[in-house]
Amino acid sequence: MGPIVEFDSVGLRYGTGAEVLRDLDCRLSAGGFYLLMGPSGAGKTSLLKLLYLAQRPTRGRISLFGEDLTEAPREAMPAFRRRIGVVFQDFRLIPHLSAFDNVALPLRVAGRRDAEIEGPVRELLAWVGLADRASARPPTLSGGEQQRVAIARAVIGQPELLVADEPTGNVDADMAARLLHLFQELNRLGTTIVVATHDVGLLAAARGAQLLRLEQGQLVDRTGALRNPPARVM
Ligand SMILES: Nc1ncnc2c1ncn2[C@@H]1O[C@H](COP(=O)(O)OP(=O)(O)OP(=O)(O)O)[C@@H](O)[C@H]1O
Repeated sequence: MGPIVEFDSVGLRYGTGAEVLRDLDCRLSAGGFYLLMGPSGAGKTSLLKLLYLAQRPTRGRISLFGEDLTEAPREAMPAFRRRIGVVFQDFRLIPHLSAFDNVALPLRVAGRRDAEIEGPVRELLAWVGLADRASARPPTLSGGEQQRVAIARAVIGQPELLVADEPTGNVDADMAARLLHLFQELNRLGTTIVVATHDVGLLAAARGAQLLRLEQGQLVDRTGALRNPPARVM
């Protein structure tokens, strides 16, 4: 399959600061599973923000779904965003909505009827171990529970691209394995997945995933394992 994301000499700076991302050239294949790794501060969240369109690059060119974003008008952005599921590092759940309603939101926005929403939302909440917390509001949930609601909300609409920032940062190893399985199932159904993580357990378990390594704002290839598109994780 062709690329779903193309970065061409991409750079990003915040305000007048130094570039936090530099000379990014990479191509992510549609249907791929990518793990983005690198030390704290390397720029992983910033790279993900470019992918889910929360930031525009200050330099270079990004194409998404085969369309050059530098050419795309601002009005086109919401339509792009609807094709992307995002698990934010800080979850960003809607505090006054129940876990059920947070997860249901993308389906409601897509115009699905209540009868089509109930089953999938309950099933997904059960999968992430929250069947009995469906009516709880986010402020009453633990960090790990909120993270699982955020993941369920990001995957429920089967987006074309799923971008997840440290999605297993607040859960134990068993739950991390379960969440990885959920991402792999989604990937099997055709969603391209990009997960930023420090979790080496995830790296070991995500066989067939491809590794993107960021250091000090650049994609590096110290081991020679990274290619464009990057090599598979052994
Ligand atoms: N909104 C912002 N304004 C200014 N600088 C920022 C902003 N967001 C991030 N940075 C800077 O950009 C650099 C990369 O940060 P980023 O959050 O992308 O790294 P990261 O690899 O995701 O780190 P971590 O693993 O700790 O989450 C850091 O030096 C950070 O201070």
